[in-house]
This record gives sequence, C-alpha cells and structure tokens, in this order.
Amino acid sequence: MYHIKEAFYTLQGEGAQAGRASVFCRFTGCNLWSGREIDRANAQCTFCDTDFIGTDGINGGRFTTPNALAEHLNALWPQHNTRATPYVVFTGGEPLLQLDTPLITAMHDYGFEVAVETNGTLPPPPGIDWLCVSPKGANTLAITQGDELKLVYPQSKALPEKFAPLGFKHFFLQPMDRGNPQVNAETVHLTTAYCMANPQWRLSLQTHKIAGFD
Ligand SMILES: C[S@@+](CC[C@H](N)C(=O)[O-])C[C@H]1O[C@@H](n2cnc3c(N)ncnc32)[C@H](O)[C@@H]1O
Ligand SMILES: Nc1nc2[nH]cc(C(=O)O)c2c(=O)[nH]1
Ligand code: SF4
Ligand SMILES: [Mg+2]
Repeated sequence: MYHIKEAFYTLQGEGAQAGRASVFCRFTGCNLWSGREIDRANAQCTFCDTDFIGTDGINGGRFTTPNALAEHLNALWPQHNTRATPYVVFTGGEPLLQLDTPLITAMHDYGFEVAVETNGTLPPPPGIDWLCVSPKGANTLAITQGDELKLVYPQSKALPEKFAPLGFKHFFLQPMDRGNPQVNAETVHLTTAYCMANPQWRLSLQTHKIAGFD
C-alpha cells in the first residue's frame, strides 16, 4: 500500500533538472520529523517547508498496487504527442520509506524516467534514474553517491566541506527558506558568497516559489 499526500504536474523547481516538466508524487510521512508543528523544534530536520501529513491533497490517496499508482501518475502527464521523456519525481515526506522496485518498474513500463528527492538516510531501491540527496543536520548518510547533492544552506551541523568529497555528479547549495523575505535575502547572499568562494558548488534557487507555479 502506498500513501500519497498529493500528486501534480509542474516543473521541477530545483537543482540540475530545474525547468523540466515533471509529475510530482509526494508520499506521506518522514523519518526525520512527524510533520506536526509542535514537534518541529526537537525534530532531526527542523526547517521543512512541506505538509506531508495525510492523503488529503490534490490527487492524493491510498494505492494498493504499483500499477494503480503508476496509472494514476501517468494520467497527469500530457498524453498528446511530445518528444519529451515523461518524468516523475518521487518526494515527500521521505520517499524512500515507501518507494520500491515494483513501483519504479511500473513507471518505467509507462515510459517514465524516475527521479527521487531524499534526505539520504535510507538505502534506495535499484532502478532510480535521477537521485537527489539533501542531507539534514548531523544525520548519517546511507547514500554517498548519486546524481546531485543538494544541501540546504546554512546548517550548522551539515557543512558543505563534509559533503564535497562524496561521489555525486552535481553539488548544489539551496538557500534555506525561513518564510521571511528579509531573512531569506540575507540567506541568498550568504549562499551566493559560498558558491563564489567554492566553485565546486552551484546555487539552486527554488524557482517554483519565485515564479509561483506551485
Ligand atoms: C520537502 S523535501 C522532501 C524530500 C526529502 N525528505 C528531503 O528532505 O530531501 C524536498 C526538498 O526540499 C528541500 N527543503 C525543505 N525545506 C526547505 C527549506 N525550508 N528551504 C529550502 N529547501 C528546503 C529539501 O532539502 C529537499 O531537497
Ligand atoms: N516545483 C517544485 N519543484 C520541487 N523540487 C523539489 C520539490 C520537493 O518538494 O521535493 C519541489 C516542489 O515542491 N515543487
Ligand atoms: S527530511 Fe525532507 S520531508 Fe523530512 S522534514 Fe526534512 S525536508 Fe521535510
Ligand atoms: Mg517542495
């Protein structure tokens, strides 16, 4: 059984695939925060910008089989002629609590490339086409290689220097959104300065928030 908070068609807003048309599938639940505001301060991840509790979002629900969920997600991709490869991004919450090889295979059978946004604390099933790891605080990584490492910046217990030697193809710093425009402007400035001083790292802005497309 898969528990889905919401699913929607949009553009990937972040990282190396920013701007790419994508079906987003957001799983419920996370291993680093309950999702309740009362627990936020004491959670292992304290800055989450996402509601991942329950199955009540747009196109959310409970799906008993991989094929039922894959069919549901495929229906969100524009079906008319296109030269683009269909792309699904599994996120959450923490997708690696629920994503398994049968679901990846079912998406491949519909012609999709499969991307994952994960906090990196759980081992991934085989078959993922684009793996994005976003470390959180002092939590140990179970994944030390992949397509992109996208570190929310700054985090006092997750310094970029710690991740720079790992086996990823792309390294991004993404300014932490604290919900306050003035604070956010300072954070973007700080992040920009780090990338300029350390050119291994590129800036990832959350373009969906800037452009307002979801
Ligand atoms: C909501 S998380 C879900 C996937 C997974 N649990 C993870 O943390 O990577 C999706 C992406 O949003 C990023 N993110 C979450 N809260 C953020 C914030 N306040 N500012 C910037 N990025 C944030 C995460 O680091 C991750 O890259
Ligand atoms: N447009 C858009 N791009 C995203 N990239 C990662 C997201 C996420 O919440 O995992 C996200 C999201 O929520 N919306
Ligand atoms: S690990 Fe991801 S989903 Fe979980 S609380 Fe942190 S940002 Fe949110
Ligand atoms: Mg998001």
